[in-house]
Amino acid sequence: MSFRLQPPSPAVPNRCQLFGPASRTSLFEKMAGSAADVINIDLEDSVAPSDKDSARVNAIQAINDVDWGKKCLSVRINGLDTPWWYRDVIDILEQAGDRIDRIMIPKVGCAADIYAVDAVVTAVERAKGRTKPIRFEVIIESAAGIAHVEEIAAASPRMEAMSLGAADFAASMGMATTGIGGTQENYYMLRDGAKHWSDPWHWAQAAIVAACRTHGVLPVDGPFGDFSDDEGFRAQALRSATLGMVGKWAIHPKQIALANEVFTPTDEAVADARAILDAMEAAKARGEGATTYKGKLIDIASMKQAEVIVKQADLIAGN
Ligand SMILES: CC(=O)SCCNC(=O)CCNC(=O)[C@H](O)C(C)(C)COP(=O)(O)OP(=O)(O)OC[C@H]1O[C@@H](n2cnc3c(N)ncnc32)[C@H](O)[C@@H]1OP(=O)(O)O
Ligand SMILES: O=CC(=O)O
Ligand SMILES: [Mg+2]
Repeated sequence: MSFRLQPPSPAVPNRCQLFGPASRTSLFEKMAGSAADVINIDLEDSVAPSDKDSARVNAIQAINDVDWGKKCLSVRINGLDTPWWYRDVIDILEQAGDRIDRIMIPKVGCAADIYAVDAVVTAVERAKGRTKPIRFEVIIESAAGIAHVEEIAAASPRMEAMSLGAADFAASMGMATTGIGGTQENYYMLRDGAKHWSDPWHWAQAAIVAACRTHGVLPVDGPFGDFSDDEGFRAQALRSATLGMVGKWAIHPKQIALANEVFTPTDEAVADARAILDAMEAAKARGEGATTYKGKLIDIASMKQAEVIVKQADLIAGN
């Protein structure tokens, strides 16, 4: 047990992050009108190299002109191994107004990557007199990223969210798959001749959740490529939510409702959580630290578990 208290995660709804290429301007209004909590305008891998400059111009125009309502608005810049990223940061911060909330940094490999972007962002914010500090979200999607995940989560006070990017992660790790997230055909255990599929993303997700929770950052599950497979998406999202992640990307509008559903605690879960809190208050009044609820042990740790669910429900309800 540490004497240091775990910092709270940012109290912002983050159930679904909807992506769209900045080169496809016809999507912006649709993204703004969607039910996603977070919008990620992409300058990176969904934009062809020949379109990088025009996509950046489109993104700036969209930040300034589209009515994004109450959504969290984020732009995914290009990776630090490209010639485009510094211009992404500078042009966006010099030319886009305060409506932008976050910059998403892809393919981070170490804390110094965040430091480098932070230095540029801080300089432009000061030069331009920007009063709303940009927040950072990052993608863990490389061997180096997962190896250094904790120092990355701790790298800057701007850090707000961290996603697992299954596609680039698989490539960087040399995984034998072209699938983006979800069940992988060859990742199974065999017992009595029957296959039991396991989850190859689990360990990386758990490492991300631990790093994020240690440093008060929101852990998020990334893309699920097969947008025709609703049940596959739901199963992946349910596993992520069970592990402590707060949301998941949507790379197609079909996935938004699924993500919102999975990452919104059910009425039943909230009622149970509130009943546990009530039962524990009653136990405390009797001078007991432990009691039973529906025939099972509950104690002070159960209150903390219940509070996770109640807080998430209140956050989404806007309380
Ligand atoms: C590995 C990673 O890095 S993932 C993150 C980066 N990738 C992305 O950002 C990709 C985001 N997604 C897309 O670009 C597209 O959804 C694609 C290419 C996958 C499919 O596009 P389409 O073939 O146009 O999809 P589809 O025809 O099924 O679209 C149905 C409707 O949803 C709209 N739509 C499609 N994608 C999006 C989106 N991302 N946001 C909002 N609306 C969208 C279409 O415009 C269409 O609208 P309409 O009914 O008014 O005509
Ligand atoms: O950027 C996302 C990924 O899966 O790669
Ligand atoms: Mg990627």
